[in-house]
Amino acid sequence: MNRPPVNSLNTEHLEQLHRALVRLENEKCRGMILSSSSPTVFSAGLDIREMYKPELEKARKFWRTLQDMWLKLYSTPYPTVAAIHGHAPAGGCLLALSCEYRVIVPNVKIGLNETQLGIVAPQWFQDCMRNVIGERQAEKALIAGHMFNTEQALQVGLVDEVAADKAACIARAEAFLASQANLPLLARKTVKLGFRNSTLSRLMTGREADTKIFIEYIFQPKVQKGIELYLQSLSKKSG
Ligand SMILES: CCCCCCCCCCCC/C=C/CC(=O)SCCNC(=O)CCNC(=O)[C@H](O)C(C)(C)COP(=O)(O)OP(=O)(O)OC[C@H]1O[C@@H](n2cnc3c(N)ncnc32)[C@H](O)[C@@H]1OP(=O)(O)O
Repeated sequence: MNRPPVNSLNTEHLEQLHRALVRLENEKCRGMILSSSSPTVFSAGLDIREMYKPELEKARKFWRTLQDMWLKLYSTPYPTVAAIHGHAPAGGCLLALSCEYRVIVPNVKIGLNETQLGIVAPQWFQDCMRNVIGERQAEKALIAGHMFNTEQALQVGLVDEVAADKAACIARAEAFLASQANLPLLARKTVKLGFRNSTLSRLMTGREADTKIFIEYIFQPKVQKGIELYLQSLSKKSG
């Protein structure tokens, strides 16, 4: 990902990611490392400006593009690793959770923090967390909107490994891909999709309903007010 300053996910960036995933699949890619050009941020999650006073059709397109990108990422036939050498809140955490393996560096925060922002992580975000860390830990983390530090993320199983720095993180991600290289492709892909099928189907069969929930939710005046205040707090911080 290379969308400075924080790889926030707007419609255009989501489309780029989706196109890249389609191309990798068409080219029979043998593995992907999802990483960031930023030295300190993996991805800041959804671009909050896409949800602030949006036009209805643009908001719908934004959400559908996010769904498209995620459905592709979660179901790739090739192995995927997230090299998390920077913070990964909310949608950034979703990207990492959607890969098959996660390597993180020290001093990083990762989690589905939506509750803390006064918004709600959609069901499929929640499902991804549950699939990785289990029901009990996911429920606790989601209710609190908890951001895990590196050590906590490793302890709870949110990530698989800690590496010292970005170079080591990429090297460990490559090692994971190498460990998968000799597995029969069809068998590997079939097992992966078997594990992920119920989560994928839940969104695929409920896409329109999910979009409707998103639209109705973000167009509420009190939610808009919350988004406005959050945007102000973010830009005050950097100003
Ligand atoms: C189960 C049933 C459910 C029913 C209801 C469901 C309904 C659906 C509801 C809606 C769902 C919404 C889902 C949302 C998921 C998301 O992903 S929301 C996004 C959450 N992201 C964050 O909270 C991260 C915010 N950012 C940060 O914490 C920090 O920026 C950082 C730690 C990532 C990086 O810090 P630092 O390096 O210090 O950079 P900053 O100075 O903070 O930021 C630089 C610059 O970027 C802007 N920015 C940061 N994050 C975002 C973002 N996410 N979107 C847009 N812009 C962002 C920030 O304002 C600064 O801009 P300026 O320089 O001031 O212009």
